[in-house]
Amino acid sequence: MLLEVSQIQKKYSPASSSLVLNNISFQQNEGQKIAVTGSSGAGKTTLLKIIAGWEQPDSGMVMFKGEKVKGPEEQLLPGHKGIAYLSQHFELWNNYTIHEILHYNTQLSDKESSELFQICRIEHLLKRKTNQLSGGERQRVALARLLITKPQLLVLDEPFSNLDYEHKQILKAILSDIEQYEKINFLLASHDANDVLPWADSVLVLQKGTLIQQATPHEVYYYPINEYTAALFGYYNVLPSDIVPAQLMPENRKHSNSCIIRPHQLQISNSNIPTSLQGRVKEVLFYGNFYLLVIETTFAGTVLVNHPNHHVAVGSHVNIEFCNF
Ligand SMILES: Nc1ncnc2c1ncn2[C@@H]1O[C@H](COP(=O)(O)OP(=O)(O)OP(=O)(O)O)[C@@H](O)[C@H]1O
Repeated sequence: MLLEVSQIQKKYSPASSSLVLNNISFQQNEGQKIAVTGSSGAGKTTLLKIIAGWEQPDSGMVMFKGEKVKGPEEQLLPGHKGIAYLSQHFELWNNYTIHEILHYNTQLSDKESSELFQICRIEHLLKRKTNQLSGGERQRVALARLLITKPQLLVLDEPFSNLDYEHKQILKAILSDIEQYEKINFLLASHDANDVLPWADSVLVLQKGTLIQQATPHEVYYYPINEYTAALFGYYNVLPSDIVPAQLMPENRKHSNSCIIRPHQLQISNSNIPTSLQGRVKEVLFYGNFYLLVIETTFAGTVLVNHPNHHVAVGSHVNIEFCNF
């Protein structure tokens, strides 16, 4: 077992009645990529900081490779040598060159360093000073700075949140290279479905400090535990269970009255034969590779349906059917 998080509780203000983290427990196996997601203020950063030893939990324990991760109140220098934490608000020393920053206290040989700098796409930046870098470059240097300590677990807090598309793709390629060459384990917090779903082996969903679902990306996307989780991963509909085909119902919620269905699981019927779901098209919204139809239905309120083209007129009456899966 790489990481074992047991019954973590945290509140920042002793007077406050609400917990920032409420009894969080989960485990991470060697090689498993875990993403922590949740809306703003759900407790992602606090959880990551506690795991990395940068924040003190009120109770509970973090074990890393069988050893307790001590909080800042239990040791002089915060952090754990096997765990590297890249904060959203990382800092780089001012007035030093990148070369100086990355060679201070390094545990790497020259060959290893040069490989790492290549992986992090920063070889061309070594002579510059920290104030001569873009945001994306600063982040890659901060990442390399963590990796020279040879951590076994890299904890990344919203690493993509301030990057444009191009720099996001660069960082994703870097993380994939690091995973292959350095054999590092990852724990990542993000509120963006596009960062979480294609990347993670397991997704932890936090809602107001409580871990409400831990499952594969496929499960959290298609079988979210509640509407909050559904909304984290994109548009959704809540439909009465009696009109939803059995194969689309989550196994453990067969008796529930409603079911979450994604817009691409529905389509407009080509035939005039009435289906169990009918309505009037209210809006046709362009999303690049598809159109989103907003349809006012008779029985299920507003229903969203993906459509490949705009050949559906606003105001027209349509029959909605479930796609074949
Ligand atoms: N140092 C602190 N002192 C007091 N309250 C704090 C502190 N840090 C965080 N909080 C509060 O704890 C809660 C959880 O914050 P946290 O930063 O862990 O959430 P988050 O899910 O990472 O949010 P975001 O996605 O916006 O970064 C929030 O209500 C926040 O206001």
